[in-house]
Amino acid sequence: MIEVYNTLTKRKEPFVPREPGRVRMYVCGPTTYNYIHLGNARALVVFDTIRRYLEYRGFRVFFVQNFTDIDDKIIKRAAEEKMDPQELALKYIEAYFEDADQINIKRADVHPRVSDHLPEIVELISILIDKGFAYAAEGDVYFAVRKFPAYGKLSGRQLSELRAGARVEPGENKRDPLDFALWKKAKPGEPSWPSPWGEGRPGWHIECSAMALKYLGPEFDIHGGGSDLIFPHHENEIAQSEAATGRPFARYWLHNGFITVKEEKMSKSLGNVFLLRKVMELYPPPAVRLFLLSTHYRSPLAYTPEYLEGAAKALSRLRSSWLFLQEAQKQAEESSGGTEQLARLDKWEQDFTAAMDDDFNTARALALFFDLAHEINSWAELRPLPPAPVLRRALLLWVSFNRVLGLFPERRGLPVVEQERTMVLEELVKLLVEIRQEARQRKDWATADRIRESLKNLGIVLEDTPAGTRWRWA
Ligand SMILES: Nc1ncnc2c1ncn2[C@@H]1O[C@H](COP(=O)(O)OP(=O)(O)OP(=O)(O)O)[C@@H](O)[C@H]1O
Ligand SMILES: [Zn+2]
Repeated sequence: MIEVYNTLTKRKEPFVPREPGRVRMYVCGPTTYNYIHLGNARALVVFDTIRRYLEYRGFRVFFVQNFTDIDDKIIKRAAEEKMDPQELALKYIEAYFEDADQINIKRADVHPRVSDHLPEIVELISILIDKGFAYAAEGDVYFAVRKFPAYGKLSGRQLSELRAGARVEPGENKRDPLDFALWKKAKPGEPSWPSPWGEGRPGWHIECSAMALKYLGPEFDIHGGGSDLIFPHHENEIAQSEAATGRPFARYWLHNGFITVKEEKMSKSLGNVFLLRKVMELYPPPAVRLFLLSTHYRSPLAYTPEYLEGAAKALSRLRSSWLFLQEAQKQAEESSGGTEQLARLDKWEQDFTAAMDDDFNTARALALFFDLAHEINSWAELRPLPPAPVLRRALLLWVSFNRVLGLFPERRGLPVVEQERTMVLEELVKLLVEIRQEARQRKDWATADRIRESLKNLGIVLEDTPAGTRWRWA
């Protein structure tokens, strides 16, 4: 039985999805005005791993993760860069997929974008107005927090406490300082969309409610995000969605802890961010993933280059165990026996499952994966090798542990463990340089030039020197 810590009830609970065998989940995706940083990557890797584990446990998971491509931060950044906001958002959506693919994040079943869901958002706001939970005021629309008595149930905040800290900013037309915007009247020069309340754009919270309701229905299983989203974002999502549908929104609310730098949250506003793509230039993606899963997802995790160095080295233990298993398969005898070893491997799987069942304890699961690799590596010295059934069972375990934790990507159901991708790339360039060299010796200038031109288009420059041809990135 899987147990999850639910922010809504503030305790660990048995995980029981609404529909047996199926899980529907929504995770708040990035606001696309920059490349993702290591903090954003933690949220991605954590929920990707949770999804993978649910699949491993036999659930059919329907996973929705949005892109917030309409937002104040995007508009501001686009103005700074003299770009169209939608173009800027598109650029970072593409960059998101490049980064996420590198770190082996599975694609969501749907990646809805706010800009494609204006009709749904406008409709949801209209429902809230009709039901008396929201009001229009001079082109803005606000949610009337007082009308939703359960407000504060997720974050555990009291209205009185919130009221003390709230104020109405100049230009806002709220009736109560606690109210929050569902629709914001257009400002000159900013992108806007038509609505019954005039030109404007949606607030961030209503965007997620509309997309979650559209793809997952009024009640679904898991809603996730970083713990900075508990208040106000998720509190507001609950208020909007439950006010509109009259039904309980998500059952389980899961929140990951922060990546920290010098004990502060890694965040763009603090200027202490390390971009995921930069970190992946220094360390192989499986090492970055290993780092992000090394601590329980709810605890803070400090970014230290030393840890990543260590993770990159530790991977060699996993690699060698995989390479050994593959080789050993070919030589193994189809003998029977190994009952004791098989029983030990069964126990390994049970321990792994118990660790992940316990609120997705990836730290323990990783330790078990490394122990397994250690055990397998010790077989390399054994003669005779363990019997074939034991090797097969070990290989299957290796594949499923890796599939859950997502360290090494898979091709045709098997992990790609050979070499670093950058090494493969370098070897390929070297090969092309050699072929070009041979072509030149044959005076086949057409082939030689074609290789040079093609590489140049890929950003790789060849330099012919007396000592041979060298290559470098342009
Ligand atoms: N330092 C962090 N550690 C863990 N998760 C984080 C961190 N920073 C952001 N997240 C999570 O990343 C996801 C994407 O969020 P979003 O794109 O809104 O980031 P952001 O809030 O703009 O980042 P920043 O805080 O740097 O401005 C959210 O689930 C958010 O909670
Ligand atoms: Zn959201």
